[in-house]
Amino acid sequence: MRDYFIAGNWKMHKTRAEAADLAKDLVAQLKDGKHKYLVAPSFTSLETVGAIVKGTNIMLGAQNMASEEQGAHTGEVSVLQLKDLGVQAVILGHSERRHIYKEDDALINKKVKLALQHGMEVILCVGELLEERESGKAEAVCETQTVKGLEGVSAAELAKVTIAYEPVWAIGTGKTATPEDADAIHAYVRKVVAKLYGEDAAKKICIQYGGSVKADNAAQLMAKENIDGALVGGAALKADTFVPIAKFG
Ligand SMILES: O=C[C@H](O)COP(=O)(O)O
Repeated sequence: MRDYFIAGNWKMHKTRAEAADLAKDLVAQLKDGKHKYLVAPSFTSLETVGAIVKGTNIMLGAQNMASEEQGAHTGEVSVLQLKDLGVQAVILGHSERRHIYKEDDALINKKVKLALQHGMEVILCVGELLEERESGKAEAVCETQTVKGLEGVSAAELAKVTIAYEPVWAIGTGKTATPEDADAIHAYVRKVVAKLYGEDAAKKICIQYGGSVKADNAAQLMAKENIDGALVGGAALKADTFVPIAKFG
């Protein structure tokens, strides 16, 4: 079996006590899991969850970080602060950051490079809006977000990057891209990576799918040649719904 990477993005949910309960359940239920795992709680729960997942097969991830290392940036959280909490990876360019908080490719690229310089893994999210898909622009949008997001990232650093394809219209809506449609975009993104870094790097890069992944569609999605894992939102909020996805196969 391929090396699959399954990540749970808890978004703006859970108090520390709730996050701790879920983290404990996941540690217990995934200890014999065969894949690579990550949970990304809110900043406020990173320390609590970090203490629970430390030394287990579940990585600690953050959902975002500042584009600057430190300084007068009220309300932001820096890479140094995340590392201090034991954070190993960061989700960047999530569509909620792009569309609600208007983060553009240049800002996201700055964050990607900073995280990599500090040895963190990065999950770089790309994905098109519904109107972009309907007007035939899905590939072009994902290409631009991938190329611009990775600008200045070295081949060595790329080994620490996962790309998550998340069609915006499928996030939290219950609508999933068909495995075929998702695989086609994944294949396209892989081609883009090949153009930038060569075939070998493209073969190796992990491309997750995200957007209403559930226990009943996870296996079909990940059976596809180019889908190497999942970035799960809603279904990651309970062990009952996340564990079956995480243990697929
Ligand atoms: O980061 C996760 C994605 O936004 C997917 O969220 P969802 O599984 O609730 O659709």
